[in-house]
Amino acid sequence: MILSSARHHCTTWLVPTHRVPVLRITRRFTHNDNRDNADLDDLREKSHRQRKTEWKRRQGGQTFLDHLIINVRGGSGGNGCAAFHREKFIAYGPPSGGDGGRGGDVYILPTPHLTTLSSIPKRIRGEPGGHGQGTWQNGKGAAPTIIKVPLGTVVRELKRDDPRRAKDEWEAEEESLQGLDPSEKREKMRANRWVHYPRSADDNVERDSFKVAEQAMYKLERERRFARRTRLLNPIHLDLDQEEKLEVPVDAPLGVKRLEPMGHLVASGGQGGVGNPHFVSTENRSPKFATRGQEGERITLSLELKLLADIGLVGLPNAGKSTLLRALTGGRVKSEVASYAFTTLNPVVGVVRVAGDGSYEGGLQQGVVYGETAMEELLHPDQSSAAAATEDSSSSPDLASANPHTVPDPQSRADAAESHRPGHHFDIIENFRFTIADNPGLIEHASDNVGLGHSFLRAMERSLALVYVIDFSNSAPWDELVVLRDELEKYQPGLSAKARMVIANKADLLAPSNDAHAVEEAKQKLQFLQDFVAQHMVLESGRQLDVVPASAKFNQNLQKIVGLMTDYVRDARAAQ
Ligand SMILES: Nc1nc2c(ncn2[C@@H]2O[C@H](COP(=O)(O)OP(=O)(O)OP(=O)(O)O)[C@@H](O)[C@H]2O)c(=O)[nH]1
Ligand SMILES: [Mg+2]
Repeated sequence: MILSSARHHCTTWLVPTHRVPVLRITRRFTHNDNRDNADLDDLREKSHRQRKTEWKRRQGGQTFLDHLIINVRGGSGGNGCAAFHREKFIAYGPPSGGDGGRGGDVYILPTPHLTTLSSIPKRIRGEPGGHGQGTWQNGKGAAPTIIKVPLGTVVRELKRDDPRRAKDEWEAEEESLQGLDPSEKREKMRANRWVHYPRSADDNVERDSFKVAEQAMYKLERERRFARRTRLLNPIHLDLDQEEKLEVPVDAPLGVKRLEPMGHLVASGGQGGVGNPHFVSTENRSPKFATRGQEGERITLSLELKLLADIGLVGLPNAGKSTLLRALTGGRVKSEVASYAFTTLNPVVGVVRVAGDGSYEGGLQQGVVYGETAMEELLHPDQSSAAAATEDSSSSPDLASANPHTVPDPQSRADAAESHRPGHHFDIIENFRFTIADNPGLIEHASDNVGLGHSFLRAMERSLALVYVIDFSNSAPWDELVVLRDELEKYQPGLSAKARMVIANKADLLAPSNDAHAVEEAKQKLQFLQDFVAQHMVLESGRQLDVVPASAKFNQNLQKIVGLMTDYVRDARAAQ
């Protein structure tokens, strides 16, 4: 901090009070301390994450970086040049000032290599064109600037009445002229538009030919301004969910270069100024003035990233959405799992890979338990964060008895599990894949920015299907469904019509296989849930939601879920 002040030639080294480094006073633990070191680390990690969660909740979910406002300016054109040709034996050569180059245009291009908007600068300026020079040398046109944004970004130009919009080029000039008297204004505007041959400025402005040229320039400017205003009636609105490819035609001659796609033009660069030869007339054979380059267009764009996941998981905090995502993807996705609310702060997308026989990648390893991530990292620091504890499968509760939907494991799946050790290449047997998004928890009144708000649902708008995840071990899990449906509707009327399935998660907690009474109770609870869904959650189209009990943690009955999800995605893709 002090160094940076010094770099800015600050004579007194002042350190802003809010930047004074805070010394962390941590309690030292001795060997006598009865706490285990591992527990301690766990505690520290948890408290750090919980502080982060609290901070995020205080922001009302406003920090989720899927929305960005950027100011874009096209590059300004290069100035024209006022010069006269000089040559041996030609004392007074003709006007020879070159024109300025065109300012660089700014394009926006979707790319699959980006997943976040965070790398995009908030102010983007196109490159300026080169100035014209003597001996008829024109300035160089500037190269275009390409803003790369992730696939799935929606670009909107902010309207004129939007307070977040930056001033356009004319408004900026008007502001700079405020408070000046008319003659000062005229002079400043002239200085912004004209280049004069040395020591001839005063003489130029008196000449009729200059006055005519100035009138013509203001007329053109008014036309440009009118055209710009008319364009604002149709502000830019781009939905960039397709990658752009410029295919070279098959019959193109050899040596034709493969052109890179540029994307969509959002702000054009200014025209270059013109050199003094353009002002030659019968009255004035040696004009001593040229024009400056025009400024590039200035616009304010709002970028909004909609994640393109085929399936979106919607549930209250702690329902087990993140655990489910990890289980379905075989632990490849690093979505945080912990036992407190709002563990997941931003949507996380994972890919579910399905083989020809319906088995999925996460289901190949038997007896895997997807516990809490911080604990797993402590227990298996050498493994990746996707590490999952493997337990004896007989100790994990068996859902089959309580579950009418259980699909018996096909023999082929067991074979696949044997023939493909962890770390195998699923690619050999994969024949279908879809993406699934784990969302932060949604709670009642999320629409009033309670909890993490519901701005993250923007990412779900274009999912092919939504899936409710509820904690089946709660006393009245059906109430959760009503809350979730209402919040979806409050966010966007009609969004809940995308729901296809209810996953009654944590079913393992109610039906330990050795307790017949508990199994019977679980069956009744499941029946009640199914009846409730059939009566109260019917969609307008008359479609019923599927209800599937499962245990994400113990990887049980997920085969059925993957099968149904595959059907939804296949149907929806076919209907598109
Ligand atoms: N017994 C049991 N526990 C589960 C199951 N699924 C998740 N859990 C536990 O429930 C707690 C919450 O799980 P998460 O996956 O973080 O829940 P979440 O819905 O992502 O929660 P938020 O991110 O806070 O919205 C963790 O302690 C999990 O270990 C399950 O099927 N059975
Ligand atoms: Mg989560």
